[in-house]
Amino acid sequence: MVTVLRLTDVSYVRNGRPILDGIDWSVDDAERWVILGPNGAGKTTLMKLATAGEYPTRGSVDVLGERLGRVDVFELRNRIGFVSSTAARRIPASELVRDVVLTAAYSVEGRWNEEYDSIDVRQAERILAEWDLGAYADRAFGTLSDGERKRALIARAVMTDPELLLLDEPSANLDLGARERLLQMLSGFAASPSSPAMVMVTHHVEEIPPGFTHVLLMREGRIEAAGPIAETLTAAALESTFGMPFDLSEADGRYAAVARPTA
Ligand SMILES: Nc1ncnc2c1ncn2[C@@H]1O[C@H](COP(=O)(O)OP(=O)(O)OP(=O)(O)O)[C@@H](O)[C@H]1O
Repeated sequence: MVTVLRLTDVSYVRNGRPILDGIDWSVDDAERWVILGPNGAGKTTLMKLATAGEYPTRGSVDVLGERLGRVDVFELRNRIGFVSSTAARRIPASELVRDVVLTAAYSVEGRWNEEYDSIDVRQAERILAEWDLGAYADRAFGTLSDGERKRALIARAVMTDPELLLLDEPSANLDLGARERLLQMLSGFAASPSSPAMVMVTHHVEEIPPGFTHVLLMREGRIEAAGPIAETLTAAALESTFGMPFDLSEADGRYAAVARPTA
């Protein structure tokens, strides 16, 4: 096992306010993590540190064996796949879906007049098929539905064979069918031993793809619980994280939580 991400006593302070506080967390290459927590808990901020997009105020962050603050983050970021709504906004609406994926190999958004290697073109075709986007390859990115767009962004993120794949709320705003389809694909991807370590932020236990192995529960910038999902994701842990009692159920690796009725 190789540790791909390690945060040691990390705090992140803005305007005198600790947004992350005393975070100790590590991710190994075979692990697939889900991060859950209420709005404002610090999930996205944690992702920004993991993508080498921000530096901690205190403590240390090691990403893919490199300590933030001592490494060229531009090179490091090329080894990380990141999918977020901000990443989606950087893609030109007129960009063809095949180019959304292909241009990742050259770390650019928007195709110009570059010549691409045939090996990259073949890799893009393979990934488009893998994420069920073959039929959309010649469509403009801006014409895709939210679900198709999410798949295109994930396809772009995996184009460079990242060693760490971070997904910030990939199933937000998707209809039931699109969400389920995406979860099936993420689940299949997570199951492959050749896939990178994965970390996915979500707001709902229903959106945990089967096969994800670990969960990090956050509240007010701190870790409430972290560990293997089967042991860590309990009704009691959800109650302490979200501040209300839940009934939690699990069937075939899918979780569901509803507020426990008050007497
Ligand atoms: N640069 C900043 N300056 C001041 N406050 C910030 C900054 N960045 C984040 N925050 C605050 O830190 C808190 C955590 O933000 P963050 O986006 O990480 O939470 P989150 O768990 O991802 O929330 P959500 O689930 O709503 O997306 C929020 O209260 C936010 O307003």
